[in-house]
Amino acid sequence: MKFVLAGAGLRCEHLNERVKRAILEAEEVWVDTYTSPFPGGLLNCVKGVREDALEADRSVLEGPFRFSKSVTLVVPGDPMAATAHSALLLEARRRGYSVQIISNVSALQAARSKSGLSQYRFGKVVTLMYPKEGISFTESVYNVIKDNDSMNLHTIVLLETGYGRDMTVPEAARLLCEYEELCDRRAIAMARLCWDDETIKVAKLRELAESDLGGPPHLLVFPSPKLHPIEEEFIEAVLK
Ligand SMILES: C[S@@+](CC[C@H](N)C(=O)[O-])C[C@H]1O[C@@H](n2cnc3c(N)ncnc32)[C@H](O)[C@@H]1O
Repeated sequence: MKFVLAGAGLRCEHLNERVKRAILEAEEVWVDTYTSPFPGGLLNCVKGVREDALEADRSVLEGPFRFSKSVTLVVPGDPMAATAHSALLLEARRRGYSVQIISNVSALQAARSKSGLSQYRFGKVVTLMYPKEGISFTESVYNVIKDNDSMNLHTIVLLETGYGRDMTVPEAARLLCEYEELCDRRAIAMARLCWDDETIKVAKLRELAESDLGGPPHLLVFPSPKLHPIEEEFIEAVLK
């Protein structure tokens, strides 16, 4: 039996021939509608290839293993860019499945690419979560940015998504502005990368807190403290 994790990329047109074949050949097809938003909905996109595709929400992705047939699980972006999928793949392997990963473009890769920053100089990635029960998660993001800064590496900050509660850049900027030093810092705001209405804006975090970048998904890139002249020129000439 086969367990295929297939990356859908960031829009329906990214569904390549290999992914389509894996969708058509599986006994059962599941579609991850939880880990990242997709233009027009990933379920609709996959149903265009196979009508009986099933929705995999959080309970399917993170709950007890419920597959018993040859399965293709279609995931937004690249299937290994979110930890839930590696855990599923390992569990399938333990249960005797032969496993396959079909790579595709991820939001992380699109962000690295479209920032114009050197792809060799990105540090640890972090996700900003909404405060929960009065606990703020800004400190862990601040610490990752500072750690990356100390090695002169760029930082990607992903924003919490799921349950129709998708954090936007202005919301994130307001939370992170708790740190004056971050508030005065330049960041690259990226909204709906690779969608038809992709929006990229470079500004100080304080200005991004008041900006309107449209609907989610959004993320932020903090360029490292010292940029190469080509990186600086790209930001000024292309992104601004
Ligand atoms: C877990 S990550 C993405 C994982 C996905 N498997 C991938 O490879 O793209 C989800 C986060 O990425 C960001 N994101 C996803 N798609 C995006 C897009 N098209 N434009 C900007 N940010 C995006 C959002 O911050 C979202 O909360």
